[in-house]
Amino acid sequence: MKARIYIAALHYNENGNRQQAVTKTGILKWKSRTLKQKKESNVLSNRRKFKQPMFAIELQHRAYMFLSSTSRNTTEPVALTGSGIVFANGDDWKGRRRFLIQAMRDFGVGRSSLEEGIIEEIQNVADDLEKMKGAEITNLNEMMIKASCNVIHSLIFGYRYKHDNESLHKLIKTMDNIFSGPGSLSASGIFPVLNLIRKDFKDLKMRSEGFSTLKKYIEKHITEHRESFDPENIRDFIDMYLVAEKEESERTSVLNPMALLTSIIDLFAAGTYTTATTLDWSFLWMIQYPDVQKRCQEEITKVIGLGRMVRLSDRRHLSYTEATLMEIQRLSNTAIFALPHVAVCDTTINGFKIPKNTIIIPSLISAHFDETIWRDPKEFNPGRFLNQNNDIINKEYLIPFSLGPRICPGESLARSELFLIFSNLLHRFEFSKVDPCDILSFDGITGLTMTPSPYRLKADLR
Ligand code: HEM
Repeated sequence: MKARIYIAALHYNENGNRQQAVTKTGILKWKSRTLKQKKESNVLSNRRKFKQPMFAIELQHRAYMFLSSTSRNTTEPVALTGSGIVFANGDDWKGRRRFLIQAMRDFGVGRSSLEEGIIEEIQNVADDLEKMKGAEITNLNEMMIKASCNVIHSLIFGYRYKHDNESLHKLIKTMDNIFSGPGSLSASGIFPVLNLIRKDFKDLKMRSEGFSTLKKYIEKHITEHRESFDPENIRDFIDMYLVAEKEESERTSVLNPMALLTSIIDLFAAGTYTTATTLDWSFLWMIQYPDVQKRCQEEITKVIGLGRMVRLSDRRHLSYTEATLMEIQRLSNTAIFALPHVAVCDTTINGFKIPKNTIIIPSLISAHFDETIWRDPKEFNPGRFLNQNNDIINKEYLIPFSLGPRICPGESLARSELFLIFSNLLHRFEFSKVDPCDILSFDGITGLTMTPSPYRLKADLR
């Protein structure tokens, strides 16, 4: 097996000082390890299941010296660094990640309550679209952010907002102020000092204020949960955390009040914009390829009929629609890069020496566009994910959620949201360009996620 991974690497010395800027931007061919290679590396041999050494144990550590400028620009996030999940390491990370996965099982994926919640969001978005009565829509992204933010909100706090609720608007505005801006591979992401040279203090102030507003909002909910906590009625992520916190406190400090606060920030940051942006891309592709949209709609109508909504249990019968979503994720690359990893010991991968403390940012997009893996990789072709019987072929090189020990723990939740929202909206609406002559751009804008350039579309009831 081989896949091409481009890496951008920074190397820090033992004292944490940057030795060189980008030392390597190369193309590596990763091959599955031979038995001989496995024997040579004690560390790797413990992790047989990870096919790509890049994502194996040596690189499961998160590099938190190398935060995106988004986080570097305020003092608060730096203080919070390592206390949640995304930037934690070692036993703290393991314990909190395990807890999150358990909480998602209890309150999320596979639970009818989660599905009902997503269906409610679809209804909200559909109402918003219907109000437009086939007129030009330029804020689809905003509608999707409200929906995905509400899903995370209800998982964590146990309730959701109506889409026209002022508190939801404020929450999203606050998150926009914090998380929008250049991503980790922008010049100011690599050299945060540039922000100071540019004297972009207005931006810094906005982010700093955004963080304290978000912190207060979350703290208020945690306090309310502590006051109304009933061990017989566990309502959501926070309640589960309070139970675990009590059990854990005698043994370890993995789950503690600061970790709860930061984990919640992590979940909003990691789970809102990623899902919303992928949905935003989805409808851009659909108006560019009306024939694909029509085929999805025909499949959905054939399987579901007209009288009900698409459910998760319909997924296995909707292979063309599922394949279309896979192709959208391959080409859209909402997360172009995984988050920064760091080598915990000297290692050599396919001849490339990676010294201890080297920061590795795996490029997911390069795997998705590799012409040695995909035929005509730039072509939009959902059929590449279907076999002759029209069944889904799960291609291991489709890695929008990354790979290995740090793989996105929200994958199942995100995939459920993507499937339900995409298929139900296609079932109900016909999406099209406002003017058939509109030329759409597929050059994304890079930031925390890669978003589509602003576009307009129409949604008519089918
Ligand atoms: C389409 C939607 C999503 C995409 C494309 C996506 C993608 C990713 C990627 C590429 C990573 C980095 C993995 C690495 O460093 O190797 C990641 C990490 C993470 N994601 Fe997601 N994600 C999505 C949705 C979600 C959702 C809904 C949640 C919340 C429940 C979530 C929570 C997280 C967390 C907590 C991490 C850090 C994991 C760790 O450090 O162990 N993500 N995601």
